[in-house]
Amino acid sequence: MRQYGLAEQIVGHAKSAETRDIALQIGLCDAVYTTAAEAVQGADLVVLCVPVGVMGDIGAEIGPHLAPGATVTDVGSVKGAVVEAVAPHMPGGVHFIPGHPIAGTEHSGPRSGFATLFQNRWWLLTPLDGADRAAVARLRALCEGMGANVDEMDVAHHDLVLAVTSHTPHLIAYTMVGVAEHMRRVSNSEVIKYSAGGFRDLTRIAASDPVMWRDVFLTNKDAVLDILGRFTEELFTLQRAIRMGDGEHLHAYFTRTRAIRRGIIEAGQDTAAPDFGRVPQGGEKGKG
Ligand SMILES: NC(=O)c1ccc[n+]([C@@H]2O[C@H](COP(=O)([O-])OP(=O)(O)OC[C@H]3O[C@@H](n4cnc5c(N)ncnc54)[C@H](O)[C@@H]3O)[C@@H](O)[C@H]2O)c1
Ligand SMILES: O=C(O)C(=O)C[C@]1(C(=O)O)C=C[C@@H](O)C=C1
Repeated sequence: MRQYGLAEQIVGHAKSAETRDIALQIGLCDAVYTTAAEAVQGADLVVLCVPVGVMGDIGAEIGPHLAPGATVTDVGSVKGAVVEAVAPHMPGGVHFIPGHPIAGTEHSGPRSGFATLFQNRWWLLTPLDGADRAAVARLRALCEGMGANVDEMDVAHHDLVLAVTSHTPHLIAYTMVGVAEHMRRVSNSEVIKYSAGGFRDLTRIAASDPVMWRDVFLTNKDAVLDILGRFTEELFTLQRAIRMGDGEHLHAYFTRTRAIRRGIIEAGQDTAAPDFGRVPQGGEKGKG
């Protein structure tokens, strides 16, 4: 926001003193506060950026301190659970508009943000019934001001779509890296040492923050279990084709999946790659 001149003053709260100090040092915030309640006082816009499982606690803390007419949004990866936990704490006259930028890396902490993160990435807003359209338009303009493409979506639909495109793929990555870890004990580290590109990509995903992802799976349980069930069925058909030597099935399947990848690239949605190789700065793993 600072880079694009979108806010007059940016203040922050984080629960650890170390995170607050870093946020000040690197110029993310003009001021930091030890409580969320103090940080939100007089703010036009409040952005909740905590793990999904604690959004409700923060909502309860800030509710009584929000300025009339303020907009509250969040960046949580799951929307249904956030709405359920936060909306009851929002006073009348405050615009609560849940959101989710589909952009991120496996890194956490205040040093992991960078101003181009949202360029040409989707930012989904899930306004609730009766949302104030002028407030939604202001939030949309803010996201677009950081280079994002904004779409609006129903909360439940968001959670199903993200279960397919983000949550279940993360679970698969975690599982495959877990399998390799187990095999390592059998094969004297060779599995890790000789890991090829595909596995290396999975290890990047599987290095994502454990608290964030624990909360995603606990709060988007139904959609993830639905997609996981479908995944398992597909896996069994492929397993059977391999056992039966059914090359035709495998070839036809992989031809279809290749077309999906090409479709994503043609649609200009393969924009995350440039930052994947970026070297994290010191202290990046430190959590607030
Ligand atoms: N990392 C990504 O790729 C990504 C992308 C899109 C959305 N998100 C969502 O953004 C949110 C934040 O993720 P992040 O990657 O910025 O994580 P982060 O670890 O960088 O920041 C999380 C912050 O939450 C604070 N926090 C944790 N527990 C808390 C508690 N009990 N009370 C008060 N504060 C607490 C931490 O101190 C930290 O400052 C999550 O809801 C996540 O689902 C993440
Ligand atoms: O590239 C990554 O590191 C990510 O996993 C980012 C990613 C995603 O799955 O696309 C992860 C979770 C968020 O909710 C949004 C973005």
